[in-house]
Amino acid sequence: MAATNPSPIHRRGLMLVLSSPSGAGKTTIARGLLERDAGITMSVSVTTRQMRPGEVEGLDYYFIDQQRFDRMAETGDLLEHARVFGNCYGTPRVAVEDALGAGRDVLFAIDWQGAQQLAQNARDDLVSVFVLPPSVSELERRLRGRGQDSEEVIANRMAKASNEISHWPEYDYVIVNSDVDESIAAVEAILHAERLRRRRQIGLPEFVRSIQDTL
Ligand SMILES: Nc1nc2c(ncn2[C@@H]2O[C@H](COP(=O)(O)OP(=O)(O)O)[C@@H](O)[C@H]2O)c(=O)[nH]1
Ligand SMILES: Nc1ncnc2c1ncn2[C@@H]1O[C@H](COP(=O)(O)OP(=O)(O)O)[C@@H](O)[C@H]1O
Repeated sequence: MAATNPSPIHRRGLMLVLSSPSGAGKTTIARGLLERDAGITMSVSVTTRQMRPGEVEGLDYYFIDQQRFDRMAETGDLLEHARVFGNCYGTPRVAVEDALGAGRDVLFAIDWQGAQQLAQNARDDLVSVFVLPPSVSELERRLRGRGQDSEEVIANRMAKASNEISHWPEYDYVIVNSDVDESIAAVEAILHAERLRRRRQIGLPEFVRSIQDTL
């Protein structure tokens, strides 16, 4: 069989952000997408919040103390950071830059403040998806069903849901997470389409010219 030429078109990596009120399902959708798509890497955030039962250091978060967090923020080691539900969260810069530099896409499950900061610095590389719950009662059921937070924590998250949801118009895409498989498929479709954006295809003008030159 004849060897095929390597594609002359390369792709610029993109940053795919998922935001939602707590419990709507962004972590579940992110995990599903990571299983199905080998080209995307999860950005693992640092946080000062306590580890939940079942969470894994370095997989769900890097759990760090306030002093270390403040130092990372001061020295520019965080691409964005914010205070959410009384704790600090941030995106380590190096891991994201390394992944993008290696031609990979990066997935973020962060809040609206983080999405705004990424948009300020790299709007062209950002694709943002807001995940809504199908109803308020289902949101509460999911928060409770996760079985990892106290009543006080759940009440606090429900109280903050309205504020998080108010940012939905700032996002490129909005999905209602009713059926989890459908939601994962929807985000997968967004990712596939966004990869084909003209500006992300490096070498496209040269490729088209080479075709035109031989016509
Ligand atoms: N800005 C920002 N928000 C984050 C980051 N990591 C997590 N968050 C947000 O912090 C909030 C609380 O996250 P978490 O404590 O894991 O609770 P969960 O969303 O209910 O699973 C969620 O809205 C996350 O999207 C981050 O690195 N930066
Ligand atoms: N479409 C869905 N239908 C039913 N349960 C869901 C769905 N999506 C997520 N869940 C469940 O809801 C809970 C909260 O989901 P999670 O992904 O942790 O939310 P978030 O990361 O937005 O806080 C988890 O127990 C998860 O299994």
